Amino acid sequence: MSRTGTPGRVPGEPPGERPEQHGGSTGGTTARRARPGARNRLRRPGGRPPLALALPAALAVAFLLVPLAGVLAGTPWTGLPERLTRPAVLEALTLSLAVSGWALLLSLVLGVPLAWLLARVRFPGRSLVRVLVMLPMVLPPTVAGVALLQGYGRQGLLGGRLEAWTGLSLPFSTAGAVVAAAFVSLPFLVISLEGALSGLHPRYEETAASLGAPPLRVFATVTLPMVAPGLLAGAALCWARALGEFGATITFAGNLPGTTQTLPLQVYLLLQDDPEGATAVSLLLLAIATAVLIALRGRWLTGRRPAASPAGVDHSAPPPGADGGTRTPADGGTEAGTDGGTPSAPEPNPGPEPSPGPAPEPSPPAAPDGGLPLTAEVTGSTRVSLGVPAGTTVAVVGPNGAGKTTLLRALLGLTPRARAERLFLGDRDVSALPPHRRGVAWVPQDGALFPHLSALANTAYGARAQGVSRADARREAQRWLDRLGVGGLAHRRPGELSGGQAQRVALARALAAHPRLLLLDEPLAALDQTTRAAVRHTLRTHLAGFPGVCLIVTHDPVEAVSLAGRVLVLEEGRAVQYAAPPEVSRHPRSPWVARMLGRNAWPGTTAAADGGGAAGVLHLDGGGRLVAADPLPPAGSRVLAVVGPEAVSLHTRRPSGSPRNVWRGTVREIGAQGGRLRVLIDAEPDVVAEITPQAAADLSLGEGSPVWVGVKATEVTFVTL
Ligand SMILES: Nc1ncnc2c1ncn2[C@@H]1O[C@H](COP(=O)(O)OP(=O)(O)OP(=O)(O)O)[C@@H](O)[C@H]1O
Repeated sequence: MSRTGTPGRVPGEPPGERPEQHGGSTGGTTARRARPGARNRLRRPGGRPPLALALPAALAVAFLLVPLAGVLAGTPWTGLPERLTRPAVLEALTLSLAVSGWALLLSLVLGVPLAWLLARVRFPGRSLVRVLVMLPMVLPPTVAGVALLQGYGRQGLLGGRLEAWTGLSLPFSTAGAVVAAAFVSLPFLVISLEGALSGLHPRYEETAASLGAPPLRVFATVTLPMVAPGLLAGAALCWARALGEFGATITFAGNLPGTTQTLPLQVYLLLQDDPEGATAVSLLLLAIATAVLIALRGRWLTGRRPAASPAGVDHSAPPPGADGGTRTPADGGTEAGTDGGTPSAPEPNPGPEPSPGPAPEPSPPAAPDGGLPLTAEVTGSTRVSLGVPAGTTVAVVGPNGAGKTTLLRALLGLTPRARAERLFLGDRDVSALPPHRRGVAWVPQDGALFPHLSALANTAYGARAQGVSRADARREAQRWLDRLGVGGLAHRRPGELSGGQAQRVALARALAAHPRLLLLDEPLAALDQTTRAAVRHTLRTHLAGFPGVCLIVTHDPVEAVSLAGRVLVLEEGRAVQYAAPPEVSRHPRSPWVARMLGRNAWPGTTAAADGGGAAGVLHLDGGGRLVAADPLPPAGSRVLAVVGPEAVSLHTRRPSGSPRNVWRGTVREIGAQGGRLRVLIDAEPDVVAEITPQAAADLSLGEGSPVWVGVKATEVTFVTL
């Protein structure tokens, strides 16, 4: 994940919105000089819009306003309270509220699952179902009434049977009025909620499942709360539409006082004998509808604004060395049969590893053998066989699209594109289990903390989902938050946490769920350099006590080397290397991983040794040749030549000394790397050199400078491809 910005732009300022600044302009340039903020003002809603748009817009407002103003003007204000409290009006109002309330309830019971289905499940005929849902919105209400009669009337498709089974006759009954109101108002709820659900990224629900929550619990505790604004808006619109329903009701349920005569129907009746009374009741309906819309606009439609995050720096990071012992990369590399570069076949359980640090408190439950090794056979678009000893952290690296996330999702059981045919966590085969029963916890890239829950409730989520009492779950969650240095933030919502703090809470939440396998997808990607170092330290410390296997997807070589005991390199959905970090660093098996680690890597084909005493010559794919001191495979073999950037020497003139490999190039770019400079050189082959700033100054190097490149034959190492 990369974050880019436009140089020189004010944070938060949209591109192109910056006022022009002409330094030192005189005379004729003055007229063109933009006043600061002038363009912003022009674009503000208060700016003067073109007349051709403003005029029809104003007419539209007037068009809508005149009838409403007419109601206000025609209302008999003096006798209004008396008119609105007449028994017939009160009866109709009570009936309207009851009918619209029941219609809302019916719409919620039927509409919420339907909206979820439309938003989350791809099934044949989904578009047709969507059309069906919307149809009552565009159907003339009397036609809707006729359709209801044909469906649920006494002579209708279902009505007769319904009456025979339940004794309930819908036409000309209050229940019929409810059905008519629900028929026309249901679409408002479904459409609004489906929109909200579609906007909710599934990773929240997937994360909840990975913490052990079954689907219904995920729906109730994550999905519904997170779409609450959309649900409330849809419910309010649905209710308001049901309250104002007229045509379908009168056609299907008739106009029976006290039974089906709701307020809109009474307005219709009053209009014939008492127009002023009709206007007064209309005003009542108008006031109710307006109140609903104002409530929608003010509270529900705008949603709650998340609290501003403090600066991205995590001030709660403990100083390095503040916690107990850490697991060094080498600690994880004790499994048998996995050295040598290629991904291993699944290994038998090699047994527990010695714990390098103090035992964590609280500690996840250990398997009977004390550890939880991983054995996995993943097939599909990503194909990997893994045998990883308990307590090992594996860095999963590879170029974009290599299949890293797909591998994680396959282990979670969340993607149809790849699946874990065999997945043993400890001695337990979980490959046939649904995601919430696998014991595989997942921390997605952004942590996916549930925004409606505090840090404490987030952390307690897994234990609650697994049946632990609220008090116990919260107590343990607080301990985990304390351990990760964010205990003081337990009451805060995710929107009130910095990136680093949120990452720690996400990690605490995953660990508190007592997973048997932990999957971290680029856990540090969103953090700045300072926070990243602190969180990396915390992560290493707490992974040290984890008895299971942890897979960390990363694009950062420092992360891979410092956090992991093993590195799994994926390319095009296949594992190309699985080894300890020093081995991957010394003998990278692909140009990509070599370059990720900052080394020069050139694929090529071996040729017969030249006559100069060197052991081998390599013709490089991109042009050029390389001489190596070490013996090479037979001529015609495919190999990858690897040279560290520190082993490349740069010269202004052709070197006459020892290097056997010398070629010319041009400096493309010079960048700082710690206290040294990395120089990228366009040549055949392209090369990266690492030199001191003093050497660069001595050579007068700058971008575009011609240089000679030298590499000693003894510095060239080979990996057979
Ligand atoms: N939902 C999907 N449907 C079809 N193809 C997909 C889907 N998701 C990912 N892919 C494809 O699967 C391949 C692997 O994707 P994946 O997300 O696992 O890569 P990755 O290694 O995690 O990449 P990155 O480093 O960019 O996150 C890519 O070619 C991608 O285009």
